[in-house]
Amino acid sequence: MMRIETAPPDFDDSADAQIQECLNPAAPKSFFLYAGAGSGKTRSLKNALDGFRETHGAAFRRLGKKIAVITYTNAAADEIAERVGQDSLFPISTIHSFCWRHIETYQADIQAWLLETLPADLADLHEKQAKGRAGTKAALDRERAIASTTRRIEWLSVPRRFSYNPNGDNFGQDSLSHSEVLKITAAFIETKPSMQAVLVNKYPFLLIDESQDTNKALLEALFALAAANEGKFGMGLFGDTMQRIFLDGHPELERLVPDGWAHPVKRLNHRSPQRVIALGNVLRAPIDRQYQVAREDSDAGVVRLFVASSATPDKPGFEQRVRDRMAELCGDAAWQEEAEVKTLTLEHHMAASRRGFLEMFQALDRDSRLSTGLRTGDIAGLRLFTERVAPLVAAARAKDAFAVMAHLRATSPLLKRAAVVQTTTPDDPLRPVRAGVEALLALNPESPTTTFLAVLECVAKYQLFDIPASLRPFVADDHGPEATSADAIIDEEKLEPDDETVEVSPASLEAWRAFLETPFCQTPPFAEYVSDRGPFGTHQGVKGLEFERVLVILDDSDARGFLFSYEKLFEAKPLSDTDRKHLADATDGGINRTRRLLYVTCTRARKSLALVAYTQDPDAVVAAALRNKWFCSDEIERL
Ligand SMILES: Nc1ncnc2c1ncn2[C@@H]1O[C@H](COP(=O)(O)OP(=O)(O)OP(=O)(O)O)[C@@H](O)[C@H]1O
Repeated sequence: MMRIETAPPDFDDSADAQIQECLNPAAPKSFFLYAGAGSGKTRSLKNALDGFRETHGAAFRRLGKKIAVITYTNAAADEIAERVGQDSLFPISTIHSFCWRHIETYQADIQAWLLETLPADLADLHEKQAKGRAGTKAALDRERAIASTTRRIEWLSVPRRFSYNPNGDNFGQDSLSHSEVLKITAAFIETKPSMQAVLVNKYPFLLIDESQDTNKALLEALFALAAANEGKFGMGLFGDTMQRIFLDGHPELERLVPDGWAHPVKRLNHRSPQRVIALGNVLRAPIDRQYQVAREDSDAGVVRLFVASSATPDKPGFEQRVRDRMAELCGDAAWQEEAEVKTLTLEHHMAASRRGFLEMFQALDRDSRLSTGLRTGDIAGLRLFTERVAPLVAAARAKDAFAVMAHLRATSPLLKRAAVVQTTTPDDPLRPVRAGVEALLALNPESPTTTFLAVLECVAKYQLFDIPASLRPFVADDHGPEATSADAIIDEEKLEPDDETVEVSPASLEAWRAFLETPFCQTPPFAEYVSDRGPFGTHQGVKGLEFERVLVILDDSDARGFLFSYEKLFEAKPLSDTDRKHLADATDGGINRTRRLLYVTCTRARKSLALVAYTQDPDAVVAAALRNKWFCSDEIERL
């Protein structure tokens, strides 16, 4: 068993004291708390706010000043609010809603920004169109994107007002996309003294949780703001670059943090038993050599690696045997209960393959810019099917007329336009609705031969739902007023990483085109997966969480993704030249991404941890696990 240092529970208490010193209104100082899994970063954030309220709260309230607390997801914001308690002194928001709140009053400047940016996007599309082969589907898609962007620029020729919903779909020509809101905010923070003054005066402190996933352009703008306002404004970053999951985050966050910032250190892991902490340490060693220590009152813990052939015929059966074996090894009968064990599939393709939505998933996963939205289900183009069409089909199939109408009333422009419809069909105002629903059912949406495209065309033809911008290039212009109006292309999926991306990228058009040719019947299992209602967890879903027993499944044969590869991490498959280059340059490649995912999932375990590696070369996996000192020989089993 690998040895690990232990320390008393108060080992890191000085970090909280250091943060408290930084949060001094008389001399604000920026800090970066960069610490590993389970070290109590969220707890330190709570302690910092509690301590501040006690010492400076009353004075701050009198002056109308606040500490802004920003995080990545609504779930994380809710989690912090629950831990800290609601307090107007500490407004807690997601990064997107924070940004929108601060730019929404700059309507004319937003328009000017778009008018500067869109022509460059358009030029990029034209260039790609000129280089690409004529007559292909991609060329057709680009042509439509060019038309939409041109229309959007024309639409901007008179003063306009813009809207944005941080939590939902941003349909319509006046709405901004998620990525636009972040980019505009970064640009305004950099260039607008009024925006800088508002931020600094209102929030002398800005705390960012999960800062490893914060959009890099925005972080850079905030770093510049902090540098220009030293002594008046302090930023506090909480995070762990080893747990960076969204490709939007800054890959070199630590290097970017200015030297003058405080660097409180937390090395004690309060969550996991010693063996799990030791595994986390060896996994992250090649990245940053941060070694955690265990609490002196912690358990030794149990970790096992089960190695099996990727050709294993009954994988669920194999995993049940693994759980039974873990129950025996840990003396913990709860391992035998599926519900008592958190199974983390890590790689979504694996879940996709097991749950029956692989084709649609793989199609969209071609474009890395869609990957985050795809994994959270948070792309307007997908939500059209998961949240609008699929529930309608389910209610109509169940002959639940009430549910059909309630759903359409809440979501369909057909019913919003009921008054108009009434004048054209006074005898039966609901006739168009019925016709649309009947047409949808007539497509036989449960059949594996019914494509998303067929469903989309039906939705557009009967105007059942608004068509999101990303899908508009695929429906003919005569499909209803939404499509014929001078709508802007505003892609939701540009929540995704690449800042240089034009709003309508050819790659995303190709991905959507491929997606539309896959079966619509894959929607329900996909929707269940992304909503985390299924038995499998996703790595994004579990970040920040902890579970007693964790079962991590590594399986590239199901995964088939190019973003991650366990076979390569476990040296069962040779590295490509690109992999080698990334490793040599210490840049972000598939191997390190895989390593980070493995780190995030393994470090969720509070008691015991099992990994199941399905591989083409079991001997190589075992040899690599031993050589890298991830496991010792009595921790590896081949059932
Ligand atoms: N000082 C402490 N004393 C006792 N328990 C603690 C302490 N700090 C943290 N914990 C516990 O350790 C666990 C991990 O804490 P927390 O979630 O704050 O860590 P984190 O650094 O945000 O984790 P991660 O980065 O892995 O999401 C929680 O169960 C928390 O209650």
